[in-house]
Amino acid sequence: MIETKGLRKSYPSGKHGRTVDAVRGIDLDVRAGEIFGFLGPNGAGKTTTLRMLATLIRPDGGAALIAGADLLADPAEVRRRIGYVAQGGGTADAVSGREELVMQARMYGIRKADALRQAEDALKAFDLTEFADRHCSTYSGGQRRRVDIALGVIHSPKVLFLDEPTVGLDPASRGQVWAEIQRLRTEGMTVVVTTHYLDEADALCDRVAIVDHGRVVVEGTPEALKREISGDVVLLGLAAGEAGPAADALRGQPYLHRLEPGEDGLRLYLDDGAAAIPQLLSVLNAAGIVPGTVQLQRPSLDDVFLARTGRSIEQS
Ligand SMILES: Nc1ncnc2c1ncn2[C@@H]1O[C@H](COP(=O)(O)OP(=O)(O)OP(=O)(O)O)[C@@H](O)[C@H]1O
Repeated sequence: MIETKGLRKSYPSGKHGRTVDAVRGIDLDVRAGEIFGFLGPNGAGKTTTLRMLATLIRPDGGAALIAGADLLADPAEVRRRIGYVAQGGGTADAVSGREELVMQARMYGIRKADALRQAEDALKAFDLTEFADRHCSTYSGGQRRRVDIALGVIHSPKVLFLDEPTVGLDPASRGQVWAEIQRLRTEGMTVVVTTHYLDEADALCDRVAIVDHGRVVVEGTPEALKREISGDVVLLGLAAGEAGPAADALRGQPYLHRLEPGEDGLRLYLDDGAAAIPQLLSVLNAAGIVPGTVQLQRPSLDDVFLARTGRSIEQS
C-alpha cells in the first residue's frame, strides 16, 4: 500500500549554508489494511517522513508509491487517496465539530447535502454527536483529537497518516483514540502512526519501523523484533553513585549478556532472569551494594532500539 525507496530530505540549518539531513534514505513497505507504527527518538525524522508522504513537503530524492499513486510524479492523486492528521491537529476554537467536518468535506468537493450527511455519519462513528454543535474550544483533549481524526478520514481515504495522535492525552482518552484507529483498520483503512509511547505501539501496531538519524533501524512485528532480544531484562534500582561500582562488580559474570545504565540504576540482559537474580545479588552483596529494587521484565521495543543503537528511545 506504501512503498518507499531511499526517501530523503534536508533542511537548511541557517548557519553558514549548512544543512540538516532530517531523512537520509527511508525504505518502507506498508501493507494494505495494517496499523503501521513509525517510532523513534526526538528528531529521528518521523514527522518529516510523514509530511513527505502526505505531499506537504517535497522529498529531495527517492521514490514512493502510495495507494497506487506516485508521490513525485502525481502528488495531487496521492492527496486524494490519503488523509493526514498533524501533531496537535487543526481544529479552530470558535467552530463546532460539525462545522469543521462539513467544511472539510466541502473542501474535498463534496456537495453540500452529502457533506452534511457525511458529517453526521462521522459524528456518530466517532462518538461526537453529544457535543457536535458546541465550539471545539470546549472539548476535552481526547474529544478534540477524535474530531481531528474524523476530519482526516471524511473523504474515505485508503491510507491515513497520524502524527502522534495520543500525545498529551490521559490514558483513558489514549485508549479511545486507539479504539478509533482499530475501527478504521476493520473498515479496511491502512493507518501509519507515529508515537512516543512504545508500549502502545507494541500492543496495537501490526508492524513497526524504528527510525534513528533519518534511517530505518529495524522493521517487523513487535513480537518478532522483541524475540530477537533473547532472554530477560533485570532492572536494578541503585542509590546515586552505586551504578558504576555495581557495573564493575557484575561485569564478566557468565550469565550476563549485556549491561546498560538505566533510569536510577542498571539494566541487565540475561537468559534467565529468575535464576540469575540470587547470584547477582550475592555478587553485589560481596561488593557492599544492596539494590533498592530488583525488577524482572520481558524485553520491550525500547530494548530492541537499545540493542541496535546503544541508546534508549524513552530516555532521549
Ligand atoms: N523546517 C525545518 N528546518 C530545519 N530543520 C528542521 C525542520 N524540520 C525539522 N528539522 C530537523 O530535522 C530533524 C528531524 O525532525 P523531525 O521533526 O522530522 O523529527 P521527529 O522524529 O518527528 O521528532 P519528534 O519526535 O521530536 O517530533 C531534526 O533534527 C529537526 O530539528
